[in-house]
Amino acid sequence: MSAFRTIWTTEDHYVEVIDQRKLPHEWVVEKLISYKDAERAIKEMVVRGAPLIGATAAYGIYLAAKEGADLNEAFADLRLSRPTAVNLFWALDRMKAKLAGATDLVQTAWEEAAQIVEDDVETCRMIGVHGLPLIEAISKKKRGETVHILTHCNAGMLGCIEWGTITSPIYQAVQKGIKVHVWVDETRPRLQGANLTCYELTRHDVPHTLIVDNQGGHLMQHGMVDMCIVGTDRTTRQGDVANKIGTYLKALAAHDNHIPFYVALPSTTLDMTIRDGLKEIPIEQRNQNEVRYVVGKSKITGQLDEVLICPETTQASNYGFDVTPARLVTALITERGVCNASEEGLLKLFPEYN
Ligand SMILES: CSC[C@H]1O[C@H](OP(=O)(O)O)[C@H](O)[C@@H]1O
Repeated sequence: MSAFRTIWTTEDHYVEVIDQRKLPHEWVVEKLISYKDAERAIKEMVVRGAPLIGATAAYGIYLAAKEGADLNEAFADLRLSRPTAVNLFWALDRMKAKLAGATDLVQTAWEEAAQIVEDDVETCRMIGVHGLPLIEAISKKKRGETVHILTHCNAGMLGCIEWGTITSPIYQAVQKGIKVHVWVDETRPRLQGANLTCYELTRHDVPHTLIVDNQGGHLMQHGMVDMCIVGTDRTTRQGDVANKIGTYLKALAAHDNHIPFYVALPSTTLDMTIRDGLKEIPIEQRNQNEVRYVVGKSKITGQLDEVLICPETTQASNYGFDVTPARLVTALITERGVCNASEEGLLKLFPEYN
């Protein structure tokens, strides 16, 4: 589907990723040689997005095996790289299970990490297959007029491997000739919407408009949004959804304006061990300077730069995620189909969690 992937292996059997901190202005590839490189890439958001974090951690375990590092230490360090996206822990648990009893740790880790990547590609493609009818239905209702979709942060291919989660139904709608337009929340403070979603929608020729995070409610009040689709970093057994900070506010506005609010959810982002997302999902707090400074391309030098947007002495709070309660979620779009944001809805599609 896409001209590029977000993580790949090299001829000398190492791993390369795109430094997403530099997009959309610079295409910088970072080579991961050691598991500490993978850990740092996750921590510093060289790579980000729940599924890609999981894939990077999986290859981090491969790199640990390749370099002869202490695997227990590597698992422990990678588990601490970021707390909210459950894919990280899912991927590490999958690698640990696969390596248990393996004779050739390096080869086994290499193959399992590669399989995690391929599985995500197919999972995201299927999210598109199941999400497409939702867009189609609105298009038909609008007699072919443009379907306006609002999204928050980046849950596109750059948060995954190819298709992306929220972008998969959008890309498949465009491929089918359905007219769509995407309102892209810039998504302060790291601007994943402005930097990443706009970048990939541009590359895929998807009409879109960048908006400040606070504009979404106004657009919804004035009938300019037909549906919202967002990603998730962790969804609980009862359908509570952790996603980038600000998602909850969009869900409130959508609910108030009777606009469908969908969550694109790969099952690798399910945490069926917890119910109450507000009480049980760990919310990452990141460095306050991500709020105090903005990174962008200087009009003067044309180089990437960061500028202070508040007084030197002003402190900032920087919660990375919030939790949208299931009651505000219209439905979950998964690789096995669309279901209600509830335990009953999830168990219909994923009975193995009974
Ligand atoms: C399919 S990506 C899911 C999720 O990850 C993003 O967070 P971050 O950029 O901090 O890793 C965002 O919450 C996306 O919706």
